[in-house]
Amino acid sequence: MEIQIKNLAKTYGEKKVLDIESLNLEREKITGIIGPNGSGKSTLLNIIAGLDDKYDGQVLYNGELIDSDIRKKMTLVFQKAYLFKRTVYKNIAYPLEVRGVKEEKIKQKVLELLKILEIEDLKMKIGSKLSGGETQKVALARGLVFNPELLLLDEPTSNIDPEYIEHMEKAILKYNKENKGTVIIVTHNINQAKRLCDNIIKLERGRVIN
Ligand SMILES: Nc1ncnc2c1ncn2[C@@H]1O[C@H](COP(=O)(O)OP(=O)(O)OP(=O)(O)O)[C@@H](O)[C@H]1O
Repeated sequence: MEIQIKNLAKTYGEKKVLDIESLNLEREKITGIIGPNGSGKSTLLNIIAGLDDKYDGQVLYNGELIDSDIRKKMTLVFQKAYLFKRTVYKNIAYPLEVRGVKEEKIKQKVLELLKILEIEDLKMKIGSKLSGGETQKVALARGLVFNPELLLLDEPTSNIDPEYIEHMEKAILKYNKENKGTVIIVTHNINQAKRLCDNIIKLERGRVIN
Protein backbone atom coordinates (compact mmCIF):
# COMPACT_ATOMS: atom_id res chain seq x y z
CA MET A 1 0.00 0.00 0.00
CA GLU A 2 1.07 3.62 -0.41
CA ILE A 3 0.10 6.96 1.06
CA GLN A 4 -0.29 10.06 -1.07
CA ILE A 5 -0.54 13.44 0.57
CA LYS A 6 -1.65 16.52 -1.34
CA ASN A 7 -1.87 20.09 -0.03
CA LEU A 8 -2.16 18.98 3.57
CA ALA A 9 -2.68 21.81 6.05
CA LYS A 10 -3.43 21.38 9.74
CA THR A 11 -3.94 24.25 12.15
CA TYR A 12 -4.47 24.51 15.87
CA GLY A 13 -6.13 27.86 16.47
CA GLU A 14 -4.03 30.37 14.55
CA LYS A 15 -1.02 28.10 14.32
CA LYS A 16 -0.33 26.05 11.21
CA VAL A 17 1.35 22.89 12.43
CA LEU A 18 1.43 21.01 9.11
CA ASP A 19 1.85 22.44 5.63
CA ILE A 20 2.75 19.76 3.09
CA GLU A 21 2.18 20.36 -0.60
CA SER A 22 2.95 16.88 -1.83
CA LEU A 23 4.37 13.75 -0.25
CA ASN A 24 4.29 10.09 -1.24
CA LEU A 25 5.08 7.33 1.23
CA GLU A 26 6.14 4.32 -0.76
CA ARG A 27 4.62 0.87 -0.56
CA GLU A 28 6.56 -1.93 1.15
CA LYS A 29 9.23 0.49 2.34
CA ILE A 30 10.26 1.73 5.75
CA THR A 31 9.99 5.51 5.87
CA GLY A 32 11.44 7.46 8.77
CA ILE A 33 10.03 10.80 9.90
CA ILE A 34 12.50 12.90 11.81
CA GLY A 35 12.54 16.50 13.02
CA PRO A 36 12.72 18.63 16.16
CA ASN A 37 10.14 18.69 18.97
CA GLY A 38 6.89 20.23 17.84
CA SER A 39 7.64 19.91 14.11
CA GLY A 40 4.41 17.99 13.47
CA LYS A 41 5.57 14.37 13.34
CA SER A 42 2.93 12.89 15.66
CA THR A 43 0.24 15.08 14.13
CA LEU A 44 1.10 13.69 10.69
CA LEU A 45 1.09 10.11 11.98
CA ASN A 46 -2.34 10.59 13.59
CA ILE A 47 -3.74 11.98 10.34
CA ILE A 48 -2.36 9.08 8.28
CA ALA A 49 -3.78 6.64 10.86
CA GLY A 50 -7.22 8.16 10.32
CA LEU A 51 -7.42 9.23 13.98
CA ASP A 52 -7.57 12.93 13.09
CA ASP A 53 -9.71 14.07 10.17
CA LYS A 54 -9.72 17.78 10.97
CA TYR A 55 -7.40 19.03 8.26
CA ASP A 56 -7.44 20.53 4.79
CA GLY A 57 -6.15 18.67 1.75
CA GLN A 58 -6.04 15.01 0.85
CA VAL A 59 -4.50 11.96 2.44
CA LEU A 60 -5.05 8.91 0.27
CA TYR A 61 -4.44 5.25 1.03
CA ASN A 62 -3.91 3.44 -2.26
CA GLY A 63 -5.75 6.32 -3.91
CA GLU A 64 -8.73 6.14 -1.54
CA LEU A 65 -9.89 8.33 1.31
CA ILE A 66 -9.30 6.74 4.70
CA ASP A 67 -12.49 5.18 6.09
CA SER A 68 -13.24 2.57 8.75
CA ASP A 69 -12.44 -0.36 6.42
CA ILE A 70 -9.03 1.07 5.59
CA ARG A 71 -8.36 1.83 9.26
CA LYS A 72 -8.61 -1.92 9.99
CA LYS A 73 -5.67 -2.58 7.65
CA MET A 74 -3.27 -0.46 9.65
CA THR A 75 -2.23 0.22 13.19
CA LEU A 76 -0.53 3.01 15.09
CA VAL A 77 1.74 2.06 17.96
CA PHE A 78 1.85 5.03 20.32
CA GLN A 79 4.91 6.05 22.25
CA LYS A 80 2.87 5.67 25.44
CA ALA A 81 0.66 2.77 24.52
CA TYR A 82 -2.42 1.90 26.49
CA LEU A 83 -2.48 -1.75 27.51
CA PHE A 84 -5.56 -3.44 28.92
CA LYS A 85 -5.85 -4.71 32.49
CA ARG A 86 -5.47 -8.28 31.33
CA THR A 87 -2.51 -10.50 30.63
CA VAL A 88 0.16 -9.59 28.08
CA TYR A 89 -0.92 -12.70 26.13
CA LYS A 90 -4.48 -11.36 25.94
CA ASN A 91 -3.28 -7.87 25.03
CA ILE A 92 -1.31 -9.19 22.07
CA ALA A 93 -4.13 -11.55 21.07
CA TYR A 94 -6.69 -8.74 21.00
CA PRO A 95 -6.30 -7.53 17.36
CA LEU A 96 -6.72 -11.14 16.19
CA GLU A 97 -9.74 -11.75 18.44
CA VAL A 98 -11.57 -8.71 17.05
CA ARG A 99 -10.85 -9.95 13.53
CA GLY A 100 -12.43 -13.32 14.32
CA VAL A 101 -9.24 -15.38 13.98
CA LYS A 102 -9.47 -18.95 15.34
CA GLU A 103 -8.10 -19.67 18.82
CA GLU A 104 -5.40 -22.08 17.60
CA LYS A 105 -4.04 -19.57 15.08
CA ILE A 106 -4.13 -16.80 17.70
CA LYS A 107 -2.06 -18.91 20.06
CA GLN A 108 0.49 -19.68 17.37
CA LYS A 109 0.89 -16.02 16.35
CA VAL A 110 1.07 -14.66 19.91
CA LEU A 111 3.65 -17.25 21.01
CA GLU A 112 5.69 -16.55 17.87
CA LEU A 113 5.82 -12.82 18.64
CA LEU A 114 6.61 -13.36 22.32
CA LYS A 115 9.57 -15.42 21.12
CA ILE A 116 10.76 -13.04 18.38
CA LEU A 117 10.71 -10.11 20.82
CA GLU A 118 12.11 -12.24 23.66
CA ILE A 119 9.32 -11.29 26.04
CA GLU A 120 8.05 -14.77 26.94
CA ASP A 121 8.63 -13.93 30.62
CA LEU A 122 5.98 -11.19 30.39
CA LYS A 123 3.29 -13.51 29.01
CA MET A 124 1.14 -13.80 32.16
CA LYS A 125 1.83 -10.33 33.59
CA ILE A 126 -0.92 -7.73 33.63
CA GLY A 127 -0.50 -5.26 30.77
CA SER A 128 -1.43 -2.15 32.73
CA LYS A 129 1.22 -2.90 35.38
CA LEU A 130 4.24 -3.04 33.09
CA SER A 131 7.12 -0.57 33.01
CA GLY A 132 7.40 1.98 30.18
CA GLY A 133 9.90 -0.11 28.22
CA GLU A 134 8.00 -3.38 28.75
CA THR A 135 4.84 -1.63 27.59
CA GLN A 136 6.57 -0.54 24.37
CA LYS A 137 7.71 -4.11 23.67
CA VAL A 138 4.21 -5.49 24.14
CA ALA A 139 2.67 -2.65 22.13
CA LEU A 140 4.95 -3.48 19.20
CA ALA A 141 3.99 -7.16 19.45
CA ARG A 142 0.30 -6.18 19.46
CA GLY A 143 0.88 -4.01 16.38
CA LEU A 144 2.70 -6.72 14.47
CA VAL A 145 0.47 -9.67 15.39
CA PHE A 146 -2.15 -9.20 12.67
CA ASN A 147 0.34 -8.38 9.90
CA PRO A 148 -1.13 -4.98 9.10
CA GLU A 149 -0.62 -3.56 5.62
CA LEU A 150 0.66 -0.38 7.23
CA LEU A 151 2.45 -0.13 10.56
CA LEU A 152 2.78 3.36 12.03
CA LEU A 153 5.27 3.69 14.88
CA ASP A 154 5.61 6.78 17.08
CA GLU A 155 9.02 6.64 18.77
CA PRO A 156 8.65 2.92 19.49
CA THR A 157 11.98 2.49 21.26
CA SER A 158 12.15 5.72 23.29
CA ASN A 159 12.10 3.82 26.62
CA ILE A 160 14.06 0.78 25.51
CA ASP A 161 17.56 -0.02 26.77
CA PRO A 162 20.26 0.10 24.07
CA GLU A 163 20.97 -3.66 24.03
CA TYR A 164 17.34 -4.52 23.44
CA ILE A 165 16.63 -1.97 20.69
CA GLU A 166 18.21 -4.39 18.20
CA HIS A 167 15.50 -7.01 18.90
CA MET A 168 12.76 -4.51 18.17
CA GLU A 169 14.44 -3.31 15.00
CA LYS A 170 14.88 -6.91 13.85
CA ALA A 171 11.18 -7.60 14.41
CA ILE A 172 10.24 -4.50 12.40
CA LEU A 173 12.58 -5.47 9.55
CA LYS A 174 11.29 -9.06 9.56
CA TYR A 175 7.70 -7.85 9.27
CA ASN A 176 8.67 -5.47 6.45
CA LYS A 177 10.56 -8.11 4.46
CA GLU A 178 8.40 -11.20 5.05
CA ASN A 179 4.94 -9.62 4.93
CA LYS A 180 5.75 -6.80 2.55
CA GLY A 181 4.45 -4.53 5.29
CA THR A 182 4.83 -0.79 4.86
CA VAL A 183 6.25 1.04 7.87
CA ILE A 184 6.26 4.71 8.82
CA ILE A 185 8.35 5.38 11.90
CA VAL A 186 8.79 8.60 13.85
CA THR A 187 12.11 8.62 15.64
CA HIS A 188 14.51 11.05 17.29
CA ASN A 189 17.27 8.51 16.88
CA ILE A 190 19.00 9.35 13.62
CA ASN A 191 21.12 6.19 13.76
CA GLN A 192 17.98 4.12 14.11
CA ALA A 193 16.51 5.90 11.08
CA LYS A 194 19.68 5.11 9.11
CA ARG A 195 19.65 1.46 10.22
CA LEU A 196 15.99 0.84 9.42
CA CYS A 197 14.74 3.22 6.79
CA ASP A 198 14.69 3.13 3.01
CA ASN A 199 13.60 6.77 2.97
CA ILE A 200 13.90 9.53 5.56
CA ILE A 201 11.64 12.58 5.66
CA LYS A 202 12.59 15.58 7.72
CA LEU A 203 9.95 17.90 9.11
CA GLU A 204 10.62 21.42 10.33
CA ARG A 205 7.79 23.62 11.57
CA GLY A 206 5.30 21.42 9.76
CA ARG A 207 7.06 21.47 6.40
CA VAL A 208 9.05 18.78 4.63
CA ILE A 209 12.70 19.82 4.34
CA ASN A 210 14.89 18.22 1.70
N1 LIG B 1 -4.16 19.10 20.71
C1 LIG B 1 -3.37 20.13 20.40
N2 LIG B 1 -3.79 21.40 20.57
C2 LIG B 1 -3.01 22.45 20.23
N3 LIG B 1 -1.77 22.33 19.72
C3 LIG B 1 -1.31 21.08 19.53
C4 LIG B 1 -2.07 19.92 19.85
N4 LIG B 1 -1.35 18.82 19.55
C5 LIG B 1 -0.19 19.27 19.06
N5 LIG B 1 -0.15 20.61 19.04
C6 LIG B 1 0.95 21.46 18.55
O1 LIG B 1 1.25 21.06 17.23
C7 LIG B 1 2.65 21.13 16.99
C8 LIG B 1 3.13 19.77 16.47
O2 LIG B 1 3.00 18.80 17.51
P1 LIG B 1 3.44 17.30 17.32
O3 LIG B 1 3.08 16.56 18.57
O4 LIG B 1 2.92 16.79 16.04
O5 LIG B 1 5.04 17.45 17.22
P2 LIG B 1 6.17 16.33 17.19
O6 LIG B 1 7.04 16.66 16.03
O7 LIG B 1 5.56 14.97 17.23
O8 LIG B 1 6.93 16.65 18.54
P3 LIG B 1 7.80 15.73 19.56
O9 LIG B 1 9.09 15.42 18.86
O10 LIG B 1 8.02 16.63 20.73
O11 LIG B 1 6.99 14.52 19.91
C9 LIG B 1 3.28 21.55 18.29
O12 LIG B 1 3.54 22.94 18.23
C10 LIG B 1 2.23 21.26 19.35
O13 LIG B 1 2.32 22.17 20.40
